Amino acid sequence: MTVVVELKQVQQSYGDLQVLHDMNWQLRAGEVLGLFGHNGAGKTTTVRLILGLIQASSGQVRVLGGEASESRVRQQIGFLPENVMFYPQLTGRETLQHFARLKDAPLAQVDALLAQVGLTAAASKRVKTYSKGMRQRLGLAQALLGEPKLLILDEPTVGLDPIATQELYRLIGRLKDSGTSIIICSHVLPGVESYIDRAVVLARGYLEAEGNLYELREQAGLPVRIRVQGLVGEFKHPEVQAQRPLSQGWLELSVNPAAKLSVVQELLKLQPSDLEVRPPSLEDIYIYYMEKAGAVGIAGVQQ
Ligand SMILES: Nc1ncnc2c1ncn2[C@@H]1O[C@H](COP(=O)(O)OP(=O)(O)OP(=O)(O)O)[C@@H](O)[C@H]1O
Repeated sequence: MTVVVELKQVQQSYGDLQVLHDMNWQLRAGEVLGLFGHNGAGKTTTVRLILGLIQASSGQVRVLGGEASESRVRQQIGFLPENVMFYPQLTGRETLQHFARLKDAPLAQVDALLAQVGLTAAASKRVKTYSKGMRQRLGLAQALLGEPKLLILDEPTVGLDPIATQELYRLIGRLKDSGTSIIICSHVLPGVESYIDRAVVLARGYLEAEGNLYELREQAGLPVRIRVQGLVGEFKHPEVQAQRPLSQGWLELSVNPAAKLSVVQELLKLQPSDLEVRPPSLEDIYIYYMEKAGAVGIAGVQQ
């Protein structure tokens, strides 16, 4: 499988402060990778290295088969910054035409991109009249100018309502299907969970964990939560690590993942009126790794 981004033994310092240590990970072609970590973990620094805006203090950052700083490489990267800024007086179409000129991308792409992000009807309206969701979609269209092979999205859904968030992720899904490789930095973990193939978790400048959701769950060894309602009789099972009553007759059991099926089979014998199985979420996994790294309580990590 082709490697689109590769970090090899990357260290990064600002003056005396080392902010990235021994970074080794890859983004493969056609993948959507989530880059996660607490405030100050090193995500923006990593993105700046991949964009070729800064040079690694040591180690190698390879992007699309070249050095991140090569202009040939930079032309193939689309970037949506967290706070994308536009001229409020320009229309959506004029905005994209402006960025197309800056990027040396064909002006002919502008209307197709506006259609792709669902802004055709608003193309002639001034950006100052756009909602947050429309601005974000315009930002994505800007990032897609020049048909980039690699797309980097920094907090693409901040401030978006749940439907706008879903629309944005569906669009990202379509880009992935068309072969674009994507890195998403986000603190909004429940939203991004179903749209990423793999995650890279940073804490205090170190790579704390890397893998798909199944691998991360397995490595973390977190319990599965089984919720049952209306059990007839008391339930006991050696693989239940903890249990707590919830409202309306529900009971929540924390269970060793390997014993999940056997616990469910035993529960069914007590004729529950309802049952839910909840594997550890990306947020559970994230918190586990932050705790493991001793990063809980430092900026941005909730206790
Ligand atoms: N230009 C700079 N000069 C000095 N220190 C910097 C500079 N940029 C970032 N840092 C420091 O590097 C560390 C990593 O910062 P970075 O912005 O990469 O984190 P982040 O994970 O993107 O955080 P956030 O989620 O808050 O955006 C922090 O300690 C930060 O203070």
